[in-house]
Amino acid sequence: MNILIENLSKRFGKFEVLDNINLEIKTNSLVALVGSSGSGKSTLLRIIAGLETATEGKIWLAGQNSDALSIQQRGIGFVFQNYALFGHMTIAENIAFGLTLRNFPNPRVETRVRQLLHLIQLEEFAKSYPAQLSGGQRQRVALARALATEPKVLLLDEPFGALDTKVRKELRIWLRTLHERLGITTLFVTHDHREAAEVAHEIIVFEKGRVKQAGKPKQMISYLKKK
Ligand SMILES: Nc1ncnc2c1ncn2[C@@H]1O[C@H](COP(=O)(O)OP(=O)(O)OP(=O)(O)O)[C@@H](O)[C@H]1O
Repeated sequence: MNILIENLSKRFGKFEVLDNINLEIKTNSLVALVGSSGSGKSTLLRIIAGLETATEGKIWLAGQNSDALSIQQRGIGFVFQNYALFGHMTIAENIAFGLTLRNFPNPRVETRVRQLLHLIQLEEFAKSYPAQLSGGQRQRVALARALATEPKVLLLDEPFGALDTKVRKELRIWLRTLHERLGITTLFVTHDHREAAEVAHEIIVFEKGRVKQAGKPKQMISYLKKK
């Protein structure tokens, strides 16, 4: 799904968090949002997901004005840095959560959960609980849970932020491979320039609520090195 962001601004009181953002996120692309803390990256993701409303401007999702779409109708999967899994539910139940909520028939839920467990290579953990998994494994489950309802867009807000360097590196390769397989339009926020350059097709740099730079990783390397 293609995302078009048009003259988008967001103010909290007098504070301008996003200032006239214009962006196009192409279908099937994998785009990284980087920028200092407080530059508005998470707010933009939350507005796209429908968790927050813009003060001005529009977002078009596959050509449809997002104002007319509920959170469910947007077809968006979301993963946060600390998107805690439900501790009292097994891994399979966590993945099934969105499907059960939408009253999907049981056999369909079971098939989908099996496919997703295979995709994240955690089949043997179906009946385990989140506390029995490592941080990296838990984030893979969070991603599977976001993918369960077959979203057309994935929004990842610092998905690997809480993990150590080695696990982060493994997961970023995994994310890139997963994206090549599934081709879902993906926007992910990261503080880590190297991570952005390694994973994304395009990098967008935010500064004080504005788009400071945007381009392919190769074009951005010298700019990011100066940061
Ligand atoms: N609900 C809110 N009410 C008031 N101010 C808010 C609200 N949400 C965010 N802000 C402010 O908006 C600014 C941008 O926040 P945002 O989380 O979008 O930045 P960010 O670039 O994602 O930062 P980080 O990388 O630290 O997560 C911050 O100064 C934050 O305090």
